[in-house]
Amino acid sequence: MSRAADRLKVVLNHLDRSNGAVRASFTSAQNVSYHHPQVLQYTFDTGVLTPEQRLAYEENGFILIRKLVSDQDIDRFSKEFERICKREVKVPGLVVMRDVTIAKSEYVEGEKAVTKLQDYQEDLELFRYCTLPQILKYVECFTGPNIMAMHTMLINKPPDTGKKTSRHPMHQDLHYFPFRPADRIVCSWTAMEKVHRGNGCLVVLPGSHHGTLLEHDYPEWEGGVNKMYHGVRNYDPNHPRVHLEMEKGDTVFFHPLLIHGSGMNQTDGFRKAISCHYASSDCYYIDVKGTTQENISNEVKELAAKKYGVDDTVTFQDTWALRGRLVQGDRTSM
Ligand SMILES: CCCC(=O)SCCNC(=O)CCNC(=O)[C@H](O)C(C)(C)COP(=O)(O)OP(=O)(O)OC[C@H]1O[C@@H](n2cnc3c(N)ncnc32)[C@H](O)[C@@H]1OP(=O)(O)O
Ligand SMILES: Nc1ncnc2c1ncn2[C@@H]1O[C@H](COP(=O)(O)OP(=O)(O)OP(=O)(O)O)[C@@H](O)[C@H]1O
Ligand SMILES: O=C(O)CCC(=O)C(=O)O
Ligand SMILES: [Fe+2]
Ligand SMILES: [Mg+2]
Repeated sequence: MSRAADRLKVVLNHLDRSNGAVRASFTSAQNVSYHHPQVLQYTFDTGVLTPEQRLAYEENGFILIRKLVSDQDIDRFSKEFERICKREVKVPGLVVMRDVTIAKSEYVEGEKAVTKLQDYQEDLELFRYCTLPQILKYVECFTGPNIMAMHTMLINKPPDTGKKTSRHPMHQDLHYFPFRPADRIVCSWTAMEKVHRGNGCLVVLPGSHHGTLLEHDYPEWEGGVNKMYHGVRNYDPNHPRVHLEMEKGDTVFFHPLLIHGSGMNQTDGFRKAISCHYASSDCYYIDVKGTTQENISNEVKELAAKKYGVDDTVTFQDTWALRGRLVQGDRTSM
């Protein structure tokens, strides 16, 4: 067990669990023999997470809540996804992505080819996911009370075509985000059906959120890589990996520095998940020029230029401010 984990255990022993007065007991913990005043840096006490859950997130960088979203809601999201694929609805700003090998193939048409929807914030039905009270209740533990939905995705991992392009390389989501602080950002990812090793569940490196943002680039995969699927350049292959097997409605909340990816889909079904990245509206934008994030920001700007014909007066930050939506509290800064 790491020293940080040991320190946390000490604090846990001092928490008054009978009345849940977590903050008050910090003071007493510090009075005893504490050197590091900011013991729980990743979570807030809102009465939602138990002390054990808070410690788990601090230590691991993720927390899995079983059955958080109802079957009825998920079925509604699936239906809406189908309508979008069949082009029965047109959603402004929506990015429809196809698997790189399928996109190059002449044979596959329509819904089967869609691997991911991105930026569904203008679709009222899908965006309901980002406003579900039971999700926001947890999100608030990480972001605080002012909450923006910054990035929305519905992932429809296709059966692998044999080129392994259905994999998502190991990465940190913060690579894509020009805002900080990282600790006030969280991803909520909900399984829309049973996800397991066979259909490419999430794979996480627990505790990796304690590190810094690493250099990302396209992995050197023979079969090709999807557009913008950057991976961590050098991650420790010996770091323990956890496969997050989940049932329909199970939801994982994870830190934007947590290294994660997903394996190949070896089944013949499409593996569906819906997700939203939230940030505190008190976050601020940063300039990524000269940082490891410059490569992705250039790709995004190039795409925006092609797609919307915008020039470089539109910054990487602007593309985020335009997509972000307030879902709770006040829009203070973002
Ligand atoms: C925390 C966040 C983590 C992440 O978001 S990681 C994933 C980030 N992914 C994205 O941001 C999605 C980016 N994708 C897109 O913007 C679009 O899907 C993309 C790639 C521009 C294609 O869109 P469209 O132009 O509408 O599609 P199209 O069918 O007309 O294809 C145009 C050219 O692009 C190619 N293409 C399509 N899907 C691709 C893919 N998945 N990977 C690589 N290349 C792809 C396609 O073959 C075509 O190429 P060509 O012009 O024929 O040479
Ligand atoms: N060469 C690689 N570079 C970067 N990431 C990789 C590489 N190979 C696999 N990954 C990533 O590692 C994670 C696990 O991939 P993998 O396909 O091995 O999953 P798995 O099938 O669940 O594991 P296993 O093969 O051990 O059963 C995925 O995120 C995958 O994209
Ligand atoms: O659903 C998955 O396979 C993971 C997607 C992911 O991590 C991402 O798009 O950032
Ligand atoms: Fe991710
Ligand atoms: Mg493997």
